[in-house]
Amino acid sequence: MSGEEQEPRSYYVGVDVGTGSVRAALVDQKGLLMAFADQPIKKWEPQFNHHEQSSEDIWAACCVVTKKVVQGIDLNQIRGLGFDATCSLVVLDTQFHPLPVNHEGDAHRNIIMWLDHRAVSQVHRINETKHSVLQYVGGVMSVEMQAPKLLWLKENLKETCWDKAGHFFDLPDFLSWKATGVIARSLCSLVCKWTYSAERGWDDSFWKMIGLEDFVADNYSKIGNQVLPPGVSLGNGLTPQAAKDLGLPVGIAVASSLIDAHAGGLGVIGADVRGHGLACERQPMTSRLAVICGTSSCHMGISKEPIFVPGVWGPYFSAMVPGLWLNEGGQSVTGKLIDHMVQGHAAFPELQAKAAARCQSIYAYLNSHLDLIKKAQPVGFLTVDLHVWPDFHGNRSPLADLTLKGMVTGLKLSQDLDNLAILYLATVQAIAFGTRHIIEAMEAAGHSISTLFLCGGLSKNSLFVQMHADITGMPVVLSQEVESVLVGAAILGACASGDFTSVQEAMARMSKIGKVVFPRCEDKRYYDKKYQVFLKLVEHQKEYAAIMKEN
Ligand SMILES: Nc1ncnc2c1ncn2[C@@H]1O[C@H](COP(=O)(O)OP(=O)(O)O)[C@@H](O)[C@H]1O
Ligand SMILES: O=C(CO)[C@H](O)[C@H](O)COP(=O)(O)O
Repeated sequence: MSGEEQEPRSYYVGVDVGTGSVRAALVDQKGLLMAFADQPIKKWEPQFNHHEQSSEDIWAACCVVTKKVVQGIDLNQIRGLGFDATCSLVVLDTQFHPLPVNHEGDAHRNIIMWLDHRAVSQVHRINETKHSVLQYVGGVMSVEMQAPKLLWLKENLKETCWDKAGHFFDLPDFLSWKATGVIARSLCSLVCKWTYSAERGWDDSFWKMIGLEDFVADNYSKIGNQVLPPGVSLGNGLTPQAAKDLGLPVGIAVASSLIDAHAGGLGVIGADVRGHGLACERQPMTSRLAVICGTSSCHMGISKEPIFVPGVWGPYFSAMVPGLWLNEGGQSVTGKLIDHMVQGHAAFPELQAKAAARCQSIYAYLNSHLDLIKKAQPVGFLTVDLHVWPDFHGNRSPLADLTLKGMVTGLKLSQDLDNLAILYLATVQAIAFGTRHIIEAMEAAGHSISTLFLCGGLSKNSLFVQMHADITGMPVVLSQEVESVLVGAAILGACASGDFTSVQEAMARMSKIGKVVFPRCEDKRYYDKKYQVFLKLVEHQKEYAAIMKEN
């Protein structure tokens, strides 16, 4: 053993709350995952487009996974804790007890999830104001942001929720409060989802104009009037109660948190890429696009100066990498769409049975099935006459149009496994075309992107990764650690512990690249043609809507 390996190691715990599950990892100073645990969390859909969760259920899951990853470790070696989570809205009363966000009055369900689209009328009215804060969310506010959801609560649940509410938290901030008792909000959450400006703070005129003047009157105490950059150590660290819940030592450093996509960005974007023949080796970090692909996909591009990209969220200052601007493109459902297409197909039970017989995931099975049926041609060519438009839950970027729907053209009278596999392929390709569409919008506005850095659950899917390379024409870098969102959360804990002097230093030391997947340039002409069809699909959808509106 070398002398270096004998030194006592420092560890950080990262906790990542995704849409479907909570994950924790014990991570060392080099960014290696020493232990990993996950736990599913509950979701409710009481009516179409209403999606709810429970902050108590989520905290309980955080405790289970954290206890698991520190089992058998000398707790004195754990130096810091960082949380990331989806940007869902948590509602608590003045005594920090959950309040119902539903007509049933079920206080257990006190979270309006990020993908909830109940506040359509509210966001429409907010966008009609044309207020200047909208310039910083790509020109159009998304129904998935917090202002429309808050307005919905005021207009629909005044007595049972709004009048009793003491605290509205973004989920990442709820978790750091729960761990430390500190109600300060992360700059990341407030800038990206609540219209806060890193330079100018809250804009009173916006809240007054949209009918939420209540927040101005009480100096924003319910939505946050202390704001800290991500990675800053909070209060006196972990409280005795939270330490008991999580199985960690009292007082260890807890970081101001990040939204999950942003933690994924930190986990991948700063890695040393030397020796892989990548163009971005000689280019600034701003040439890299981090794509965090889970239930949704988020496309995180950074720049030195603010870049205004129509239909792409931001520019947000210091919301991910300190000192840099962030633009965040996105697709509201990607993993969820693939699951939806596959699980809804008549051949799904057959797929499940065959994958189980081979002890494979359904996606690994589908990928090898496609390899069997492609014969001599490249696998992507199986969809020459099958095309999908992927906005089954509206378009987040670059069209920023929540009314758009999914489309499939080229259906046949077949319900067999081949048919399922090819439909799955066309869906994966459609998501990759969506990424290309977003990149083109970002480049037209001034970004210069040469390399994609993929992470999240979908980056485990080799077909998804290859299609992103082929369809964008860019190399795709995967991380050494598949769970790089958790590395991002651990980077926060490492910064809070004081072991690194800056987020940038922690990123450079803890994010490591793994495999690089290059595009198959010989297939470019085929994908360029399919992209033309992709763009026609949305044009036609708009034409159909216009025809149906005619008198
Ligand atoms: N082993 C796998 N192979 C292929 N796809 C996977 C695999 N594991 C997860 N996925 C895909 O990733 C998605 C979930 O990603 P994840 O990052 O766990 O989501 P979230 O953070 O939103 O909870 C699923 O919808 C599924 O489509
Ligand atoms: O809006 C987002 C980030 O700004 C994400 O889409 C949202 O947080 C959900 O993430 P995930 O797909 O990883 O569950």
